[in-house]
Amino acid sequence: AVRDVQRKRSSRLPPGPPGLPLVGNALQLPFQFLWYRLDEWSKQYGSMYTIWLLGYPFIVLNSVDAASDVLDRLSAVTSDRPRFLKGQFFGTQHSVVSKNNTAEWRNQRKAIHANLGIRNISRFRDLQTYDAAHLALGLLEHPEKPFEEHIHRYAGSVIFRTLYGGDAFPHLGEDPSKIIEHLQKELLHALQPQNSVVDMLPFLKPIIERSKWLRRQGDNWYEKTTREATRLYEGAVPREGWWTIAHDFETNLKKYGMDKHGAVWVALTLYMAGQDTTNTALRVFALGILHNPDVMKAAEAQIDAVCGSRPPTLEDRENLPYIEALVKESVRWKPGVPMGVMHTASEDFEYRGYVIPEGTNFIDNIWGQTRDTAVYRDPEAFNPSRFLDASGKLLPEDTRSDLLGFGRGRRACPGRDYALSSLFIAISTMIWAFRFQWPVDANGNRVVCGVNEIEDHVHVATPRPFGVALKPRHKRLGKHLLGSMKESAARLYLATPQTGDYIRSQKF
Ligand code: HEM
Repeated sequence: AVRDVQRKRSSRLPPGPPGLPLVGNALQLPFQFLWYRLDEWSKQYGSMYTIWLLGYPFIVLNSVDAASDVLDRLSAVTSDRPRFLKGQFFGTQHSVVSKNNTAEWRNQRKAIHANLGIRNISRFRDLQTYDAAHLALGLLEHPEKPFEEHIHRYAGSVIFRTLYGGDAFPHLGEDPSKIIEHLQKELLHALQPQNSVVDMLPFLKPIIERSKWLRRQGDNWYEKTTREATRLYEGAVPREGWWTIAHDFETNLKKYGMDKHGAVWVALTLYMAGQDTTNTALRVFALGILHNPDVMKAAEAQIDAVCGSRPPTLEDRENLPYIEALVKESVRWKPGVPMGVMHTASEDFEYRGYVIPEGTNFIDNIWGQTRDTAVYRDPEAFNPSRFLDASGKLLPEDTRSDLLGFGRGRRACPGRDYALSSLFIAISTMIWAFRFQWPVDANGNRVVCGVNEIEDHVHVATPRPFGVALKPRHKRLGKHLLGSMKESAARLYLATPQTGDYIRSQKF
């Protein structure tokens, strides 16, 4: 306690809410929806303030300026990750998300970039277009299945096939992405601070390390997960001629400076990081247009003018700026990862007269930043036009604020451009295919989900499941969608002739 008081007194960190000796602010943090509390505190303590947890400082970055300065501009010294002890018992140090800014991490980022960088994602275009038409076909043919299940399958299928190959996830039956999602939820649940005694009371580490039964939970998870990830990786490489990411990693292990275990874990991490986030952004999109019919109509009008009676493709992207803006707004309005992923200082540095010591953690409060009125007028409104000029063209990208939902600096999401194209093609295809409406109950009343009905899924915040009534906007819609799937499959086939068997095995 004495050391704690001394540390705080001698600190030249930005001030923040007063806490108690030893525990600091720990008891003031809610178990859920922490991002709202952090945003509220910023009204009192400013856009950059410190909270203390058991003697450790966490700087909250709540405005676009502060986050951009600290995490983008000073990225060379703010790109490590915190070391959560319980996470290490679970083997999270094997994941690219948890590694510090080391040569190993940089190699893994290069390998990801070689596949998912903006110039390298074009090889997945036809796969994404195919899956988007497949999603719309599922929505048409299986209206009895909840909307959120359809988009969940799409988000899983598209990233799964990009990584490991295989057929599009079927509309019915068990959702194949549930296994990994289940493992991920188990991990996130175990690592919540309130479930992690060792992170709340780090002096327990030596006892816990020696206590086999306490470690067993982590070891079991790590073994189960590595087994499943290896099965997927090995299953992908020799079987499919399709140039999956797993195939690319395996072929280029040496070039990327990775070993097989590293590649297995990078692929798994891409799956875990990409599935639920894409799924959430699609839910946010649907919630946004259902509450804003004017936005839906503007989107329909642009798609109809450009595509007419054929489904959109990714080649249409530059002619559909309103849809591009709609995607950006879906990532901004209710950010799926509301507090980003924590960064940590790798050395001491000074900023705005404060002295920030090595080891300080930063909470990138994306939620607060997307409500920064210095940047976003009327931030609670779902308004894609904020990204357009008066003539409807996309404004030049403001790199500090346009896509801040994907994090910042050297750690910024490496799946960003791939995610944006998965979102673009799914959103444009659904808008082309259907008029979105609220369902009505037996009394003829609309069954509405409120804009603030968000659930806290530990790292991801998502609107609660809600019903959507979809009205087809084209005659013979199913035939058009099947046609689009056939075209994309044929293009995939031409682009990668060695994949003949795989493509021929696709069912239309
Ligand atoms: C709408 C979709 C997505 C959102 C909102 C999102 C958001 C984020 C955020 C906030 C971070 C933390 C960045 C930071 O530390 O500053 C992150 C990291 C990451 N994301 Fe995404 N992401 C999305 C989709 C994807 C996809 C599709 C992939 C892979 C295919 C992916 C892979 C990753 C990885 C590997 C990291 C860790 C990077 C590192 O620590 O070096 N994400 N993402």
